[in-house]
Amino acid sequence: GGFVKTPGWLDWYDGPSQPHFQLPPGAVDAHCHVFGPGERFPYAPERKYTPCDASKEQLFALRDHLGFARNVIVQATCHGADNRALVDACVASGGRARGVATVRRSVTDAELQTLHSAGVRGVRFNFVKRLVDFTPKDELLEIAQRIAPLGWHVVVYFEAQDLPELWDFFTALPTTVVVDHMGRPDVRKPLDGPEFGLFVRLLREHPNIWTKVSCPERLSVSGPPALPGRCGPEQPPYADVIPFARHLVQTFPDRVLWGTDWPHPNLKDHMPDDGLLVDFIPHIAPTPELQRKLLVDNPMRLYWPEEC
Ligand SMILES: O=C(O)/C=C(\C=C(/O)C(=O)O)C(=O)O
Repeated sequence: GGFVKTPGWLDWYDGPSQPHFQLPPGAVDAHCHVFGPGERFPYAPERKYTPCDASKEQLFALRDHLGFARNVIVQATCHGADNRALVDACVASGGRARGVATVRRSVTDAELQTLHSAGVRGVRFNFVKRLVDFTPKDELLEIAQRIAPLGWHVVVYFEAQDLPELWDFFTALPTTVVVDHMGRPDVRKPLDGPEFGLFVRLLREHPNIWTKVSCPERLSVSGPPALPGRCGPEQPPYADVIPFARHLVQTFPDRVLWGTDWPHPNLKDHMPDDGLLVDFIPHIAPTPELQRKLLVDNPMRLYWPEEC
């Protein structure tokens, strides 16, 4: 107990607006977290930040408010390889939440089976240097080989400038690989430039690699609309991110996922209104078919294949 949130980190947006965009039935928020409560699910000693507590009840209330049917809850580095909060939320969801856990090479087969029974369907490898100190690739490859027989996949989070160095590791993984937040492109660089071009080449050359087209608030330089709630065709939110996300949705329509990233850890400048983030979706998935693939078909195929 007694965890104090990292000074300057913002709490999530209180009272998110009702989205204008009507989510399709069965929509999945495929990237979100639960944090703590710290006295029950302590934060990891090796963490680089301490978040505010963010409960499963608050996550499920947001799910219902926005109009999602299901969640994919992703382990964040503040909980390290202690997946208890994630497991608790997945079990409490009654089958409406799946999980992506963090494990170490010491994880036992019995522990993996327990995670699977709770609804875990993947592991997360984080390469963002401000979040983790070291990423022993031999350990991560060993973990990927151990979880492949479970039918799990690997979620990876990295920064665009590190893709060249990580390329061989990602393309050697024996599972489906899902990239968080488009590999964090620098949206000041051209859409058809070499940096984003390398990321597009990664997906074009490797059909087992998917991407989340989420977190415009982390990537945008133009930022949210000047006035809260003033958001429409004339002033889309996070306009500079739209071309990058839309290109990925239109080029790889069967390999994209979307998530709120609630409760948005490590944001200091502004905190997005989750209703506004949902209104971002039609700008990057402009047809009902693309919206259904992004929000329903793709996440269901990956996380609830037994229902497809
Ligand atoms: O929540 C996100 O996906 C983004 C962040 C944090 C983490 O992923 C994490 O701590 O595991 C971030 O960019 O700070």
